[in-house]
Amino acid sequence: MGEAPILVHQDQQNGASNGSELKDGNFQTTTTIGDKTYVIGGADNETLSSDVRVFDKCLGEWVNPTVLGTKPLLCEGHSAVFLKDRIVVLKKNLKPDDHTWFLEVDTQYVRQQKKKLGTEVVAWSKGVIGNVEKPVVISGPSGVGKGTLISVLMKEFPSMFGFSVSHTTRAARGKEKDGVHYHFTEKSIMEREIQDGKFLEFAAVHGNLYGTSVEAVEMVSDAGKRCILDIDVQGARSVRASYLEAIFIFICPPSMEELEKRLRKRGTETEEQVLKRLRNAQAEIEQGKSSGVFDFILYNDKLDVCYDSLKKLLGHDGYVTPPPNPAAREFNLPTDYSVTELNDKIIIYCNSSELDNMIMLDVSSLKGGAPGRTRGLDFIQMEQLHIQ
Ligand SMILES: Nc1nc2c(ncn2[C@@H]2O[C@H](COP(=O)(O)OP(=O)(O)O)[C@@H](O)[C@H]2O)c(=O)[nH]1
Ligand SMILES: Nc1ncnc2c1ncn2[C@@H]1O[C@H](COP(=O)(O)OP(=O)(O)O)[C@@H](O)[C@H]1O
Repeated sequence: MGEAPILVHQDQQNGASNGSELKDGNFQTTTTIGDKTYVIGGADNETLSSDVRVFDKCLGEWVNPTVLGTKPLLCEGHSAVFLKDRIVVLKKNLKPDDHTWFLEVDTQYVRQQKKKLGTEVVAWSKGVIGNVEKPVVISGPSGVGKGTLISVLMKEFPSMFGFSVSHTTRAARGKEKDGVHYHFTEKSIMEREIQDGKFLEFAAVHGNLYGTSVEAVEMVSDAGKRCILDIDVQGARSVRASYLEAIFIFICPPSMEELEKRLRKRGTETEEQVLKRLRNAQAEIEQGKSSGVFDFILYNDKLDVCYDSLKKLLGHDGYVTPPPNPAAREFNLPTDYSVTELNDKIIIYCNSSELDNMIMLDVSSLKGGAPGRTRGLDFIQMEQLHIQ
């Protein structure tokens, strides 16, 4: 305890103005930001782990922070560069979709979590090249037709849209499959995962717990699809307040009588559950119309009319653009390189003779972030820059 991290000195030896390099035989980097030094990886294991230790100069001691978010898998070494509120970690990894990671140290999310948990907090997110279309949040009272509209949309555009599979503590209905319609889970397990920061949002609805895991949304986006979330009004409000930029649509029934008719005709709930859902519906509709959370309100009277309006909103009423090619979101890094930061750009110098060039990583348009993915990365081969 109390010993200053040795690699600060080694950075200076490397001549790195910002960031730190892998030293032979030492699989950790250090980055000093103000009074804190972040040590990523560990000297005792021969690979990059997601281990992070912080040396607090003011306290004069090492702190083990709470580490949140999507953690990187092990790799053989990495470089680290500090941007204004996060550290970019470039793994020495030949996998084209797995080399860029972000360790957030002072972003809004990290500051919120520090306040909530009362500890030092850092949060990982995986860097992804390019962007995906904004996710779509669909809310509305039980029985209004959300599930029906979503399944028609996914059937018509299977390669464009993907469903965010929520977690719930309610029992599965007859035809519902675990992992497809919901992740059916136990309350104690879900509560622990919520504590661990694995959920983007959660809410108690009709007496059960429901929630969207960060992973549920990111898996759809990683597949290059636009994510659809079917969540209640409280959940929509939480997503609105989160880092996730989405489109919010509220579905209204033509009347309460029609809503009751649909709910009863569906026949999936007991009488008691139907009455509870109808009691909650009135408040949900009022909130949906007045909360300022929703960008659009659609009335689901005639299903085909409502579906056409939904498609129009999502820009799919005419020609359908093909989904982005997943290969366009991947980029190979050389095996041997060094890095430095310059005005929102990270310059990657290739050391190997067969790749005598530089790569520029543009981080000026980052979107999202911990605890999921940081999107909007752009890698540019410097040879291309000369031509332009
Ligand atoms: N906040 C939140 N609400 C959810 C989630 N998943 C489902 N819901 C909402 O929970 C409510 C009940 O869903 P469900 O039990 O499937 O019944 P249904 O709406 O009658 O089909 C609906 O309003 C859903 O939109 C979630 O992950 N988070
Ligand atoms: N526009 C509509 N007109 C008549 N019935 C509808 C319409 N939309 C949906 N339904 C029916 O209403 C019931 C409830 O729809 P569902 O999609 O399960 O609602 P939610 O997911 O909002 O709870 C289902 O039996 C469905 O077939």
